Amino acid sequence: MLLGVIADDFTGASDIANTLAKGLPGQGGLRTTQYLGIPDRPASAEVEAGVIALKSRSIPAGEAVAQSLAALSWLRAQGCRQFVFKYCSTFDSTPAGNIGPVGEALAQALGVKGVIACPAFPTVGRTVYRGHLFVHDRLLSESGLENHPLNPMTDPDLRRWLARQCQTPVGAVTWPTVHAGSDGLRAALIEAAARGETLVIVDALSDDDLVTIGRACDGVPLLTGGSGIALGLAANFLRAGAASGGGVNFAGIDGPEAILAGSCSGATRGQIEVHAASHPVLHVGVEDVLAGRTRALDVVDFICAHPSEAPLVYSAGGPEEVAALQQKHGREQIAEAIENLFATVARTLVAFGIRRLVVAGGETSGAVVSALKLDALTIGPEIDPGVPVLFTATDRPVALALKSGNFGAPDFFAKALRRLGGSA
Ligand SMILES: Nc1ncnc2c1ncn2[C@@H]1O[C@H](COP(=O)(O)OP(=O)(O)OP(=O)(O)O)[C@@H](O)[C@H]1O
Ligand SMILES: O=C(O)[C@@H](O)C(=O)CO
Repeated sequence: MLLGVIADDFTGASDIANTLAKGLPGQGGLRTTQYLGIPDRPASAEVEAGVIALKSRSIPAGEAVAQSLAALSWLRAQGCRQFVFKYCSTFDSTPAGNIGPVGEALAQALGVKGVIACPAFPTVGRTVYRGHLFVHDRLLSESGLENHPLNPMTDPDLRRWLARQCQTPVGAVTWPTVHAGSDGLRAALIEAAARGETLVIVDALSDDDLVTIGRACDGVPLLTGGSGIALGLAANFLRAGAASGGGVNFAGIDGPEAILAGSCSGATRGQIEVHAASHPVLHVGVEDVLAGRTRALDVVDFICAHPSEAPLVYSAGGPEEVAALQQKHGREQIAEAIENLFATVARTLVAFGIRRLVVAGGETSGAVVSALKLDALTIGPEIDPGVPVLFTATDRPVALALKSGNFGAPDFFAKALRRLGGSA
């Protein structure tokens, strides 16, 4: 294994796995596997990039650090030469962590400073300029992310936000330096390291900037960021002759299907609305779940009544409703109840023969995929930017799409099921 990624959630892991498997246009990517948690056995020899999906974005910082260091050890033992800490392109975190604590701990373990921190993903509208994160043409804090149910993003200044999470100074490299090319960027990172800055927010506005970052980081032990920072990394290994550039064959998986959406993002709610216009949908109410009035078997019954009609189950409410429910019942209590519901539903559905499963929301995907006890998934073709087909190569294969809350076109759900079935 050449490159090891530690991702703080499951959809984020498939996002960066997609980037690495795809590589740059016309060049090919790395043979990539996504591991669901830290594997308890060595990787198979053909894997070039291994992405460990943790569910460490919203847990206490100390636990996130411990899990990330354990993931680093496993990846080191597989021979990786370079490591990426993947977090959300909207920098999802609270003032208590976990991006700063995990980034600093990994840097310390690898003995490095002047480490890139860049969540930019221009294809889906995330850019960083003068240390500020934009989502399309809005600042992060006015993009809807300020209403996130677990980590409201109320400050777009990443230097300030990250500094609240860090023990050591946070640096910044602005766009003119990035735009001037990889040599200048590399020099700026070396200077940041000399000043004792562990994590350095780096501006990026376009894929060209991300390719420059990739080139500047050829041979660098650690990068941190969204999937965009991986854009130029496969090319470094291909140029050096260390990687094959081989693709993956995916013929599609047939069988009953289901869609589970625990994400409350604006994009997911729009996709639910589009889907509901022509498919069966079931809304599960938070208070019904908490009171035991809606149980996993009720949801399973609904899906089993529509096995080939792309049935969708969702829990989302609008921002005011989510805030009121959280005020009344507690953010964690709701998240746990809804995640447990979806996890039990998914486990039961797969036991009953569901073969194609689309999940919306990083935390929700983590809960679902952990319940399915799949240890590794191969990365197939891209469905929409940041969301690939994932599949198991067992005798009862399952194909999955794990959609980050904010990703995907309005018709994502129906399209994803088609792609999991092997159609265009
Ligand atoms: N109606 C609701 N009210 C409050 N919380 C909810 C509701 N529905 C779901 N949740 C919880 O909100 C959280 C949504 O997080 P999740 O990561 O799944 O989606 P997301 O944040 O939109 O996606 P991503 O992390 O990929 O951007 C989950 O913990 C989920 O259980
Ligand atoms: O970077 C992103 O936006 C996604 O991969 C993600 O991490 C959302 O959970």
